[in-house]
Amino acid sequence: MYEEEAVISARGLSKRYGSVEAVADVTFDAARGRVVGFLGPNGAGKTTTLRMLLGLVRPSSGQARVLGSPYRELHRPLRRVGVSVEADAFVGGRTGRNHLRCYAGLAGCGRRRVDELLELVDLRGAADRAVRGYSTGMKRRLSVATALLGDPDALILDEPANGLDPDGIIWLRGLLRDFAEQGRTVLLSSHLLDEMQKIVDDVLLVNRGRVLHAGPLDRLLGAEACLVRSAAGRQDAVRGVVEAHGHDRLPLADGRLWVGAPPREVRTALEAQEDTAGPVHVEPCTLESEFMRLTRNDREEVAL
Ligand SMILES: Nc1ncnc2c1ncn2[C@@H]1O[C@H](COP(=O)(O)OP(=O)(O)OP(=O)(O)O)[C@@H](O)[C@H]1O
Repeated sequence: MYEEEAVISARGLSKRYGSVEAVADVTFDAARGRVVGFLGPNGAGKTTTLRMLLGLVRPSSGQARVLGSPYRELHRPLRRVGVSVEADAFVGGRTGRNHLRCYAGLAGCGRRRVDELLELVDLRGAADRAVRGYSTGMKRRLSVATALLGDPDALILDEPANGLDPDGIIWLRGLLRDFAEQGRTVLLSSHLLDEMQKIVDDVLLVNRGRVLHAGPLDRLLGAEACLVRSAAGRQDAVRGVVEAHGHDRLPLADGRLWVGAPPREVRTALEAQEDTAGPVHVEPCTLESEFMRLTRNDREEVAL
């Protein structure tokens, strides 16, 4: 991430609720033209951080800036930053179209823009129904449409993919990629790691309020490491071979072994010991495996 191009940034951002350190010293930049995935286990501090970025929660210390200013100081904020943080919070009796028209007034745009967005998020057919009758996925689409109303330079979205069906997820991926390719910026939180691996350029990974990784996805996945899947009952033997080669290692919850060495090297070592280790499948690391490894490492003192 490039500080000089930062569109959304935090410096030493912290929030304490009594004895709970919800967010602790979070520093990152989301640059122009990037999709940044904000990831972390439940209770890691993502929503609190997003709320501080939007001026909805006062930080205990540190600073949050959007397009160079605190969010609350932005002139016509809906035209600068599109926001979806409480995607289910609608006035239930209002229709989708009327909901967008209300926000269009605030964003300073007209009815034509509302129609354009209803089309874009595929809600034209349901536009005149009350939002209380919308499915979860339809509410997400309406929330994304609301965020896009002012044609903003940046989007801040809290779990926008939740409740979307597979077609909806593919649609969201295309929409966010196009948005970033126009030189704009997206910061989105999600627990859908496979999907995030397809969408994001950068990863901000937090656990217990602290940053574990802030930077390109490529850098997170490009480390000299791999995953080893072995036959049932052979895990200890595989671990023994890896240990004998002096590589860092960590068992993941799904039975695979993370190994801190290049795949080819690990495959050669294990194939040479096939009598003991059995057949193995050596795979590249994924966002999910790095998430499991880094958050587990952070949670427990695991001896590598
Ligand atoms: N208003 C509050 N009062 C007290 N504690 C809070 C408050 N808001 C958040 N917390 C605590 O701060 C921590 C971080 O919560 P937060 O909602 O930011 O996590 P999250 O990463 O968004 O989690 P999830 O993935 O479950 O949505 C949690 O321990 C939570 O209980």
